[in-house]
Amino acid sequence: MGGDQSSRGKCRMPRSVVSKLRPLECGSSTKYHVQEASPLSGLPEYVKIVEVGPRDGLQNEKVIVPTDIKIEFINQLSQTGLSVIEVTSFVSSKWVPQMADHTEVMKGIHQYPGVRYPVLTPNLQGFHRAVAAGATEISVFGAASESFSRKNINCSIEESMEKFEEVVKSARHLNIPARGYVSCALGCPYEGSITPQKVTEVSKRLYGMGCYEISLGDTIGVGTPGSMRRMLESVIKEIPPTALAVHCHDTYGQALANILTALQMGINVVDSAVSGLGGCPYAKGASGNVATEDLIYMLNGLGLNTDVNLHKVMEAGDFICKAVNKTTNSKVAQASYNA
Ligand SMILES: CC(C)(COP(=O)([O-])OP(=O)([O-])OC[C@H]1O[C@@H](n2cnc3c(N)ncnc32)[C@H](O)[C@@H]1OP(=O)([O-])[O-])[C@@H](O)C(=O)NCCC(=O)NCCSC(=O)C[C@@](C)(O)CC(=O)[O-]
Repeated sequence: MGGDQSSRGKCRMPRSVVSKLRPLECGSSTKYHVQEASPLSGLPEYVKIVEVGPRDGLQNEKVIVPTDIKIEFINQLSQTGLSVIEVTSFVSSKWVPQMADHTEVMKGIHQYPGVRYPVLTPNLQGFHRAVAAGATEISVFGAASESFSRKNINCSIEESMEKFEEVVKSARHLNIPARGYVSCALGCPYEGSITPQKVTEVSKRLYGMGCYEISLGDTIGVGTPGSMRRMLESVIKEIPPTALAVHCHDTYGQALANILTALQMGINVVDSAVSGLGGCPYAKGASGNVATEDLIYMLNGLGLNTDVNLHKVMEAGDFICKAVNKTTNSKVAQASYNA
């Protein structure tokens, strides 16, 4: 694991905040909750959090965030105990201007031992640029919706799979692990409902071509525990839950409930973004990702291990919110700082 090992599990926030938060991170019994063996069945002991704040969180920001701020943000996140931080996208700067500094960000960050720094690569051009910049893990990103695929990456699902085959094959030659995203797993901004069968079909293609993990994205945050369960029941018939992740946006306030449903179904990898930043440029109206702080708070309350220090994540969230002049979307951060 990377980062400041010595500070794991210790509270390093300002005193006023620590005194209010200490029980959440360090204590056992509090007036808020008691950390004990979970009364819920089927939960994993450990949950891996994939922090997507620097990429998904920032990609939709209208004002270009200075590169040195992005680098400092990622370096702070690297010292929280997070083991995976998605740092940028090697996409067209005409399409997503905020990610135009991908090479500078990739080269500028301090890569802490034990922390992985995946980047998005939609095609071979992006892949080669990512490798040249020092990326050692990549993600391809497809969709279960034909319309979303065309809007997002300018090609059909079938065409995208052909491009991803090339990328994943090239990655394999270089021993670079590839992850696969499936957007619109619980609904599409253009087509509405998406069938679990379609999500399963696309996931199976990505898994079959060699993606080690498939992240199922509720891109516009319309899912509920019911639709999450139905979708996962279908996907799990083809892909083991240990190779799946969920990526929930919180537009309708269902993200944590959806994640809990996924955990109960054997999934133990969850994507989230500090401060609930985020949104997709091609999914108008979609709100940010589930906030990493809120996710950790829930997992801590369930007695599940993440190895991530909530206080340090909150510090990183505070840093980026101030830098982009935003109020945090994390309920935990709001409650803690306002208390
Ligand atoms: C995919 C492309 C590049 C296709 O873009 P295109 O225009 O179809 O590509 P093209 O092959 O026809 O090339 C056109 C121009 O793009 C350039 N180009 C071509 N490829 C690249 C590249 N990799 N990097 C930089 N430049 C590139 C290429 O060099 C050329 O430049 P020109 O000759 O006109 O100057 C474009 O559609 C694009 O960049 N889309 C952006 C997609 C994106 O980043 N979306 C947001 C991330 S997905 C997401 O947020 C969802 C997720 C993952 O979080 C999960 C969830 O929530 O569901």
